[in-house]
Amino acid sequence: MQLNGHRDSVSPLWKVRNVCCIGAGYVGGPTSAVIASKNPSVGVTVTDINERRISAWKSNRLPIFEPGLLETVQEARDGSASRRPNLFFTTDIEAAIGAADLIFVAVNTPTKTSGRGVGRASETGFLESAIRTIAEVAETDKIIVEKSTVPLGTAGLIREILDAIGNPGVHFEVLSNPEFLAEGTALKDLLLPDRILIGSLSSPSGISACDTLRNLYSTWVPQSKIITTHLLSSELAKLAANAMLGQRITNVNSLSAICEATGANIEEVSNAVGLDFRIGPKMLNASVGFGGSCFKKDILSLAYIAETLHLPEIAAYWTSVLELNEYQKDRFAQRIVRCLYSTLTNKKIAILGFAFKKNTGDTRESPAISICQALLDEGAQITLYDPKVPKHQIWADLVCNGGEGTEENITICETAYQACHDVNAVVILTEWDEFSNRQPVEPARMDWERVAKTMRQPRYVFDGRNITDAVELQKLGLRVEHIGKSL
Ligand SMILES: NC(=O)c1ccc[n+]([C@@H]2O[C@H](COP(=O)([O-])OP(=O)(O)OC[C@H]3O[C@@H](n4cnc5c(N)ncnc54)[C@H](O)[C@@H]3O)[C@@H](O)[C@H]2O)c1
Ligand SMILES: O=c1ccn([C@@H]2O[C@H](COP(=O)(O)OP(=O)(O)O[C@H]3O[C@H](CO)[C@@H](O)[C@H](O)[C@H]3O)[C@@H](O)[C@H]2O)c(=O)[nH]1
Repeated sequence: MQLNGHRDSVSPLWKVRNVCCIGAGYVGGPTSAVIASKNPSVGVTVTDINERRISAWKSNRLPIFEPGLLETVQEARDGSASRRPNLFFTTDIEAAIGAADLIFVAVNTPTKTSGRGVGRASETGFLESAIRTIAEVAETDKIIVEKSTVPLGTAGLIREILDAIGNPGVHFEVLSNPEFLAEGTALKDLLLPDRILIGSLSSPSGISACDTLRNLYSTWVPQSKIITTHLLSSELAKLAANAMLGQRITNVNSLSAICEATGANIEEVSNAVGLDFRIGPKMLNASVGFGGSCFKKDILSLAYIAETLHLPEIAAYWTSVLELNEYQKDRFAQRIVRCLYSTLTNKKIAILGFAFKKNTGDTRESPAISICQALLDEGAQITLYDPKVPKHQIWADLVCNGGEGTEENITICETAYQACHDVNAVVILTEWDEFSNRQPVEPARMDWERVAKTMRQPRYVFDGRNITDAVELQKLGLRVEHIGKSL
């Protein structure tokens, strides 16, 4: 099989009039919106078992925050004088499947919470349930596209399920087409992808299905960026990309500890290292540790796969990346306690940022969760502000799920100023532009002088994202601790 470029189809291409996407989450929603916006003659129906999510997608208060998403959804969903609406949202999964020629499956694949591989393997139950529904409902031929991130070999299992319970008169083709978008930049990543990866069987009908999907992307992605591989390579490449990105951040974070112990500066080190063309400058920012729904889950999954293949050394190698990430979060929390004279009892601490990164309201695996828990555990009073995370989510993460938080020790604030009022320390946990004093753009910038005036001694700023200029903050009488720098 050719690894890149166009392979000649030996079977005719499928006619795609209707596309369905099962799963209306962070991947299914934005991906479907972009496909619909770039293919006005194709109907795209997004479906989900979660009624609240679907009704939010139909409104102008979308269920997720992503810069530029509302405009893209509105363009395709609501139509205009020059285009008919072609993006639809529904909970009628069976009807959406029945009408579709091509079906993306973008359901969640979280880490298993019980059974074999608990805490490590990815849960494919939601995916299997979606596939079973397709098998039961489909009366016409379908291309099924695995969009979710899955364990190696899942496409083969999907084919087995379809063979076992699907209508024998219906032909199914299964493709792997992993998604590489990052939250906060999802629209940009979808519109200008580094690559589109399509894995297929090398049979004539597999190649024909692959080319059919390629055509859907070709309306806006250059051919040179659409690469085709074997199904297994595609599934593994997705896990590998996330594992290597997480490992890269961990490399830098491990060096940040050496910097703090010696006086070297992690920004200078990252910059010098990243200028090597072979290494490159991206994903080299030291931080409180990586978060998000993907890196940890996918590295756990990769390590578990290695273990099941009797490769314990490989499993241990990837697991160590996660251990170091936990260490980085704990190291930061302990540094706060140490600087505040080894006790947080009766101390007030402002937390700026709760999302796992800027430009998203998502808190899945956010480092802020475990760092806040560690501070609460030491007796701190926390005042917390994030511009996009809903209050109920913070509550769920810190209080409801067996955490240390209570209504007495956590206050969720409407502004950064409210959160920072009368506190001993400010802790930056998400790199929102408004917390930076380096931002040249006025409206986004927080007035740190105003904050400094209302703080209590010892007036510490713990910047877990290195977004502040320490010299400027020190001029305001603040003591500053950055990641990977000893000032
Ligand atoms: N979040 C990201 O940035 C990102 C990026 C690339 C890949 N991925 C992968 O994409 C997949 C989806 O991730 P997400 O963040 O969009 O998840 P999500 O939890 O936001 O959305 C998944 C949706 O699928 C729905 N669902 C589950 N089972 C269903 C079923 N049987 N029928 C209909 N709907 C069903 C859920 O109700 C949910 O709304 C995961 O495998 C993830 O690893 C995520
Ligand atoms: O230099 C960096 C870059 C990121 N991070 C942190 O790493 C985490 C993940 O960030 P990022 O990768 O930007 O966001 P995700 O939305 O988790 O996207 C990752 O996970 C997705 C889900 O699989 C993939 O599709 C994307 O390609 C991959 O980047 C966040 O906590 C960031 O703050 C750092 O600490 N330092």
